[in-house]
Amino acid sequence: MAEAPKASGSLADRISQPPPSSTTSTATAPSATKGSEEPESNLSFAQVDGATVPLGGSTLHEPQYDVEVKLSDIQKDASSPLYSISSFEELGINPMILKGMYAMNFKKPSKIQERALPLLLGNPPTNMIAQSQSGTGKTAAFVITILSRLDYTQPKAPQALCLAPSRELARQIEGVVRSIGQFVDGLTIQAAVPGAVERGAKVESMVVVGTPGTVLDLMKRRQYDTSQMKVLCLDEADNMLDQQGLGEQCLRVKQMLPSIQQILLFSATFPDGVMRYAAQFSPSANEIRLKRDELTVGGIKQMYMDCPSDEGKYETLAQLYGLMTIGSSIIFVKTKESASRIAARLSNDGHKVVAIHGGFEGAERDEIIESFRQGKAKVLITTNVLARGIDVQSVSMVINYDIPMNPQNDSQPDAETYLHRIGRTGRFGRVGVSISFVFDRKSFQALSDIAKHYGIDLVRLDQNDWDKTEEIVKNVIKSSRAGTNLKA
Ligand SMILES: Nc1ncnc2c1ncn2[C@@H]1O[C@H](COP(=O)(O)OP(=O)(O)OP(=O)(O)O)[C@@H](O)[C@H]1O
Repeated sequence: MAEAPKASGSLADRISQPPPSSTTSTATAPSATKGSEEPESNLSFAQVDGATVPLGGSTLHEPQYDVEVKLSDIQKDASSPLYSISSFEELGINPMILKGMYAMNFKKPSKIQERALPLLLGNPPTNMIAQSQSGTGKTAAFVITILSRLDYTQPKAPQALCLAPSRELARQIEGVVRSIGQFVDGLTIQAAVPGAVERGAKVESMVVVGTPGTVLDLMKRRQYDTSQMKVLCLDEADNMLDQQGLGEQCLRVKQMLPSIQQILLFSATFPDGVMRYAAQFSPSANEIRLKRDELTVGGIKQMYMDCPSDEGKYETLAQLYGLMTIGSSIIFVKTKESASRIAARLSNDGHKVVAIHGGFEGAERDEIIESFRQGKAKVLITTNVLARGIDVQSVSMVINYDIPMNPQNDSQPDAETYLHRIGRTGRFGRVGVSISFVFDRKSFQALSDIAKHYGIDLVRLDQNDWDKTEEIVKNVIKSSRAGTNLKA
């Protein structure tokens, strides 16, 4: 076992303790890992207010084994970010947009939707900076706003632009606009991601969803008429405004929108440093913020494994493969090279995995993410490129093979990225597991700092007792499918 860091009372200290023999296996672990019966079918369930409810959500791009929902039950818990007292009708949403939402099986608004929509839909339009936990329905909040602001007598005038940090997320948001807007007559939508718009072709759709670099290029080449643009939305706004390249591009896009009426910034995280810039980017905005201790999602059971060495992480990962394929899983690594290398090695060892990272061509990336969404590929290895926003409801496990570190300073943990990565599971009331690998002083300390930052206790899984480890993880994953209440 690697040497543990010395910080007292930290996760790092606990790592050096022998594993407790109880099922939850941590000094201060949440009582999250009760056993349960093997599920009879492959449906997902959760226990809410004493009732077993099947999980699922929109039918958008989802694999067939993640099905039907009774979301009204999931949304009855007043302490949950999914809870609301109002209905979509009360929020004054256009009936054709409502019809699209009902077709997606959205029965009641989540808390962020309930709080943000009256502010977002009010007149005159007001800017918004909105924060809500991962998987709580921020996308629908800004998509409903965009669809409500369009002048449908101008089908060839771009009027709303939504920017996202990755092509996969931009395409996903485009899909949500199409789904929610499916009954709205005359709506035109297109994506502006690398390769989607031919050179010289005009961008004429009312709603454009894209990545900042591509959108800026289209504007500079005068392929994109921005004269009637009313709404600009930045999803994952803290990331978009913080990263030097993206932030610069977003600013230049904004400067090319002369008639903009409403600027919307959405994310699960808004660190204070970025918040100041966000407030300049979206002036006089209404703000919905979360406190730091509200940021984590209760349905995600956060665990860690103490691996014997860097190389030992691979062996641990290979051991976990069987558990990864109970639902779908995403493995996050630091670099493109290690994503490809680990994927190749797992494949050679007889496991079925796919990888996505920035080194792949756009069309190839589209194909891979689609096969993952459909459940054809169940284990995806990727970098931070997919850490944010990606919504695949069948993801029951996230593995931090490498602890996320600040790209500007590799000795500092990246707490925001940690939160976004683990937020790829536990979507809209579902239950999921995250397992972070640590192996040396630096990785121990980084994870310990992240845990401290959010005030969370991580469940330790014992490397030397695979039977126990498997039992713990299986119980969490399977109980989410069989109906055990996993609320901490
Ligand atoms: N009111 C609702 N009722 C039922 N399902 C909903 C509702 N709103 C959103 N959803 C579903 O919840 C899931 C998560 O929503 P979404 O992707 O918008 O989360 P998010 O808050 O943007 O998360 P992230 O911070 O990870 O980007 C999606 O599958 C979406 O279809």
